[in-house]
Amino acid sequence: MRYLVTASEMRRFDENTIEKIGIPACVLMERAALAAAELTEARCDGRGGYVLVMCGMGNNGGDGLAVARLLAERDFRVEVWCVGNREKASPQWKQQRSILEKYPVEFTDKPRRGDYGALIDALFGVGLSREIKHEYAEAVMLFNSLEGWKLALDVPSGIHSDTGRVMGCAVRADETVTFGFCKRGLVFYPGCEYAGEVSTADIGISERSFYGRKPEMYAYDEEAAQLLPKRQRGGNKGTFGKVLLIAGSLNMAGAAILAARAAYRTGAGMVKVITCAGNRTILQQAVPEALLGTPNELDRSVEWADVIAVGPGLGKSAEALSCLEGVIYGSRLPLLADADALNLLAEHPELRAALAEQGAAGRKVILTPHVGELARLTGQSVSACAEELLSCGIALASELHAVVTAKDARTLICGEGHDVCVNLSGSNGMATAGSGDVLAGITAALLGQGMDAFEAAAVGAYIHGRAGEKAVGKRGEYGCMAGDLTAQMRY
Ligand SMILES: NC(=O)C1=CN([C@@H]2O[C@H](COP(=O)(O)OP(=O)(O)OC[C@H]3O[C@@H](n4cnc5c(N)ncnc54)[C@H](OP(=O)(O)O)[C@@H]3O)[C@@H](O)[C@H]2O)[C@@H](O)CC1
Ligand SMILES: [K+]
Repeated sequence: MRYLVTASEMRRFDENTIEKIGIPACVLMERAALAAAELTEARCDGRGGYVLVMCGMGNNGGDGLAVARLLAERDFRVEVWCVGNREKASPQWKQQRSILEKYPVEFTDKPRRGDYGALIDALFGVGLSREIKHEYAEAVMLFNSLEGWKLALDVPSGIHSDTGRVMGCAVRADETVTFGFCKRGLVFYPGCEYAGEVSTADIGISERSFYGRKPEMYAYDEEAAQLLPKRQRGGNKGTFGKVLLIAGSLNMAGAAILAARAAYRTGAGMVKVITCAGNRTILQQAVPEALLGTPNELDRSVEWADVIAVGPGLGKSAEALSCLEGVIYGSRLPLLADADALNLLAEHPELRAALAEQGAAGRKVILTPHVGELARLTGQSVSACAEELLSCGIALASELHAVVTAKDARTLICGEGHDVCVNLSGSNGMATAGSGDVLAGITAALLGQGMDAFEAAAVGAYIHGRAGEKAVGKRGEYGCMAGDLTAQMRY
């Protein structure tokens, strides 16, 4: 698990480390600089090449000055380019600047070389507070135009460290070494594209600095797969979760097929698909393992199930609405609502209110909207939802007392009283029709095996992304289809 922090959280952890624990600020800066210097040396072919260090006037610039000194010690030919008004320099910057006087580095007003082995960006870090303009914007453009391997310290200058937005313009780095904890802006788009490869350096700011207030966002790495429910040795198909899937209107059988396959591939013991009669033959052929039923068997099927997933390819017909009413009013089973079930919820406030009441009373509910569905549910524009995915996801989760998997280039899992989990697995080759149906099937299967709703949503998103990465590895970004995802699932 990896924490993802905001600038203000990072400042709090910095301060706690310095003031409460007692590690001097200059020690932290020295460790940050050492990590960056070692990375630079490892990337440059031997010592002795030219290195440019672009420094601002804050502590990010201070880091840069310290890196310049350490690289000069390692026989690099270092040019230091300070941008900004010296009168505004931070105390640590001034200290580093005065130490640097004693080292053989060259100060420049404008870099001119065409053969830098490395270019280090230390203009702004987490202290960037507004759009970059004038001399700073010119510096960023010039820096970007120079040839050579580029390393950003902490955050590429110009990237908002909380959101990943470009504040006017930003440095395009090959690598970013971030200090202490990974900043949120390094995983969100477009920040992650500007950051290049990100590594997190331990500079002495640890979990000890939380003092009871840990970061509010995290991401799973490989360990998510370890959180899958243990398979009991003496279990049978009835003990591994009976998933009732209400999906697939006429001509939309594919959504039901993908979700059913994904549920089976995630360990569900049995999957029953309630779908329109016209889909029967194709479903039987495509997923012979699935049980089939029609909407008029809903009540009996609900009694049989451990979990209900409703929505993929469902449409918004009167029959679809009646199915949704049936699983809301007629059951308290864990429920996953996706696709058209979400669109119907957006249009029927009475259903939404009932679901909210059930969520407050403890029903496990997961909603899996993409930004378009989220816009319908929150009454905001699609672009506003995309910009504010985090606050929209949290607001919906609180309103419905549910877990919300807010799907976009970076999917967020939001739940009442939970920290936000960001899914970092996946590939843009997965942005293809049916991918969401696969996620619904995976998540429902995990819910059906007794997982907590938030963990089911978080682990489900991770597994889905991993399957996508493997499918893209095999088929390529263009060639990957949703059906390839279920084929690649192996747990
Ligand atoms: N605490 C520690 O000991 C440690 C800190 N560490 C390092 O410190 C970094 C944070 O340092 P920081 O807080 O000084 O902020 P930083 O990113 O240098 O920027 C502030 C400067 O930028 C300026 N400025 C802002 N926006 C601007 C704009 N658009 N256009 C123009 N100017 C703008 C702002 O000026 P002002 O707003 O006052 O006019 C101020 O001068 C952090 O990322 C990490 O690298 C590590 O060494 C670990 C230990
Ligand atoms: K930087």
